[in-house]
Amino acid sequence: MALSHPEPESTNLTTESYNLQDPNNSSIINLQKLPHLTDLLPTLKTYINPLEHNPFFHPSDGFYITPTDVVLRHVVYDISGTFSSPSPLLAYLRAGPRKQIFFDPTNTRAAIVNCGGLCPGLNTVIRELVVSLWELYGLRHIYGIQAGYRGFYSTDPVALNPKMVHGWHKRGGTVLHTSRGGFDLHKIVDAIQTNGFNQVYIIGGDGTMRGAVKIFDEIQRRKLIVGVVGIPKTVDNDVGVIDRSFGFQTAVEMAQQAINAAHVEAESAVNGIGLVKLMGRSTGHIALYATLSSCDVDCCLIPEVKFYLEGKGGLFEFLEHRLKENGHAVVVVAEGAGQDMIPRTDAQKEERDESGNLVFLDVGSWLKSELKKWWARDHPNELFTVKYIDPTYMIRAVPANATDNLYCTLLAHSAIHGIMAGYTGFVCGPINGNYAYIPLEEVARAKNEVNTRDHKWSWVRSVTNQPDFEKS
Ligand SMILES: Nc1ncnc2c1ncn2[C@@H]1O[C@H](COP(=O)(O)OP(=O)(O)O)[C@@H](O)[C@H]1O
Ligand SMILES: O=P(O)(O)OC[C@H]1O[C@](O)(COP(=O)(O)O)[C@@H](O)[C@@H]1O
Ligand SMILES: [Mg+2]
Repeated sequence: MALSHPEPESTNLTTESYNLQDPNNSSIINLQKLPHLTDLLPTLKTYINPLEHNPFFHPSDGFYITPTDVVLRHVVYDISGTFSSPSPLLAYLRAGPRKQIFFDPTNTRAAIVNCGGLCPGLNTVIRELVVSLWELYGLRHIYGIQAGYRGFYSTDPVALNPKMVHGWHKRGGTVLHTSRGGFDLHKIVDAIQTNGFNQVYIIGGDGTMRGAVKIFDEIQRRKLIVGVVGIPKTVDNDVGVIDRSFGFQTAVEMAQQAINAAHVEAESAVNGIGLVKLMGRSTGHIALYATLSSCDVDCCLIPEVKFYLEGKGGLFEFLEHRLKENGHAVVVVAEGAGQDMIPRTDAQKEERDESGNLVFLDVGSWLKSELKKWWARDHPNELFTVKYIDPTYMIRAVPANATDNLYCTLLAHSAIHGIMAGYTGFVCGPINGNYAYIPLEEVARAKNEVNTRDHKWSWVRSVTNQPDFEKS
């Protein structure tokens, strides 16, 4: 199916409608439009993409991405017409190099910042941004902003070049340092102006993206010709729209070591329970995927599913059966699960980190103590052991695995190509396996929670056979 000429502007200002030339000519695609630097300056000078003359690239037909190359948001449809499919079809611009660019590399100054919690792959993204800006587009003014948003106004930017970032992709953490809080909009945009940055690469999670929207809006308000791109990072995988965030797969892999150890400890005890707490502030993706890939987990507790301890259908009843049946059990709990059940003082109820995120109490320690109390009360004369493993920082303070490293590299390339092409206020990321450009605001609003009505959650329950915790 080829795309026909655009229809008149849709009433929704952020999308542009296209008719698909199918036999009925009835399907409509709504393309999510992106802000572009020419919105502010229609006469902005253009340049031929330097890849055109790069000896390693031989741009052939289809090499450059055009404004009508799109990625569809959804790929699964019921074509019987029995159930309503999303209509019109939502599409995003496909990521990749454009023939025309809007930056003169000699006058371009790029800033790279990362914010929020650590995540495997941060250094890979930074390294690849530096190397590719330098090698592919010929930039010579590339700067790292240290320790998150506050670094824009509290420390000097660090000049980066390919030699300096050599080997960073093999290192966990972030060489640029990161932090939470310190978001001072005016100071940040003042610093962008003072340093003459005209490209800003912002790597971070949901909080960072909300900040990036404000930075982008302020840049627009000041009519600055500055491209802003968000590169989604979070080990929790809670960023919406995109398939997954980088570092997530590495974290799931690392979690296996903790689950295996918990399993061995539990199996080797009489009535042994191995309890593992995994990251996941408000979403249980790591716990879910780690459970599915392990096959040794008896119960997976996530923030999206409320659970309870006592009575029919509760956790204790389930574990009692499991211990009788197998002599041991493994429980995986996401850090954000069960928070409403943990007793806390008024001060603890209000406690937030520097970014405004609620500070959680340790659900693992609490659960361990509740399990022990329960067993001592109901089975005072029987042996019982709970071994609690908290691998929290171990699963994210590691270098990215090969899959995540490749993913980070492609993200960096996508971000650079998009910004060079004049797009701004966008995020790059894979949608159904294809890299796309998504409006920053949409990503900042969207949240990727575990869909407990999806097959994946049913699969977890069928693997663990755990209760659904629906009180009858
Ligand atoms: N609503 C917001 N507006 C502006 N800045 C924000 C907002 N939420 C978070 N931030 C800033 O974004 C940065 C990272 O946020 P945080 O929640 O710690 O991590 P993450 O981006 O990984 O979710 C911090 O500097 C924080 O101050
Ligand atoms: O690094 P901190 O401040 O201890 O915070 C821990 C939190 O960071 C995370 O690892 C990642 O969260 P962000 O992606 O929002 O930074 C969460 O899983 C966890 O709750
Ligand atoms: Mg976050």
